[in-house]
Amino acid sequence: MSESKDSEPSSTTGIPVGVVGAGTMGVGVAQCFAAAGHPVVVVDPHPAARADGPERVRAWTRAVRLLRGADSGPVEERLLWAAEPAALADAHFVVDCTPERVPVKEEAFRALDRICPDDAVFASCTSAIPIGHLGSFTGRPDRVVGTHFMNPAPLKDTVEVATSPATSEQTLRRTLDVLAVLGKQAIVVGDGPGFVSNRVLMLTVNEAAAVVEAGTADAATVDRIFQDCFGHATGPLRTADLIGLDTVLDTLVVLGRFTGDERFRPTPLLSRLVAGGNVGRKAGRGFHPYPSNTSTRPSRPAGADTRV
Ligand SMILES: NC(=O)c1ccc[n+]([C@@H]2O[C@H](COP(=O)([O-])OP(=O)(O)OC[C@H]3O[C@@H](n4cnc5c(N)ncnc54)[C@H](O)[C@@H]3O)[C@@H](O)[C@H]2O)c1
Repeated sequence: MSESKDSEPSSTTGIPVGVVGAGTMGVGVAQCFAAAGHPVVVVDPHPAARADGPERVRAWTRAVRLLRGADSGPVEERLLWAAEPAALADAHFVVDCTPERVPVKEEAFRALDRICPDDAVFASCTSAIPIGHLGSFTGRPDRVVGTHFMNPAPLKDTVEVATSPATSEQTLRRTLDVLAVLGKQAIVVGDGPGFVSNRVLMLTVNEAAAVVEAGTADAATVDRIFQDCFGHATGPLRTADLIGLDTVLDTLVVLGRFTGDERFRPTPLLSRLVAGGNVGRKAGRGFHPYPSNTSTRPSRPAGADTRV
């Protein structure tokens, strides 16, 4: 890792934070920062995402209070919702939660580099895009780091932190300090497509879908094997439904692109489910049905389907 010589803010507590993308992860990550006392600007160009955002943050705050007994004060008052990245001009720590599409993230990082203060750190929630690749679209690759929050971010205490060879020690230190303020512990890994978690998990999900497609077992049985035999909490296909099958599909495409490995070619069943709008829990149906968990908000606006 290279060492940056610029001066650093003396404290990470309460620094203005930006979150780019108000989807499944962005809302959860924004709630984590606001609950820890940070003023947060959340940027999403899509009006539906901004309209739903405050209620989804409230729901997470209620869930955290109920499950953990934590009272985080006026969480919603610390959040500002914006359509344009220009609103991030004062953000000193920004978390990218845009879709897992390479061109979308490249453009987002270019914009952040133009807009944010020189000392700002750019952290990406990307599931699979190498951090070095994202850093190369900025003039500050030493200040770009991976913060792969887990879903749902307000209830998951561990973050996979990925550093590229260009990420400075100071950036890593600041990132670990910020995560500590959120009450998150970090597991630090090197760079590479999918890092550790998704390089392994996505192959498992893809193979689990192939097993269903082949008729060897249905989705419930596949998950039960993982739950009852291996002690997994939910199994690979319920995990995929929680992530969002659109995001799983995008992540497989990214992994295929950056590894060149045919094993990441999405199973046709997965592609069919996404094409049919059955993208998992957020749509009320994926590999499994979620009748009481339906959402009318599409996971992603129509027309945003620019695959890598
Ligand atoms: N879903 C998961 O379980 C999970 C877990 C860990 C990491 N991730 C990663 O987090 C990132 C976000 O995933 P998600 O599941 O929240 O996706 P999502 O599709 O639910 O949300 C993406 C949001 O980004 C917005 N968006 C689109 N283009 C944008 C732009 N140019 N600028 C700002 N916002 C824009 C969309 O309107 C949408 O609200 C991805 O990189 C994904 O791989 C997802």
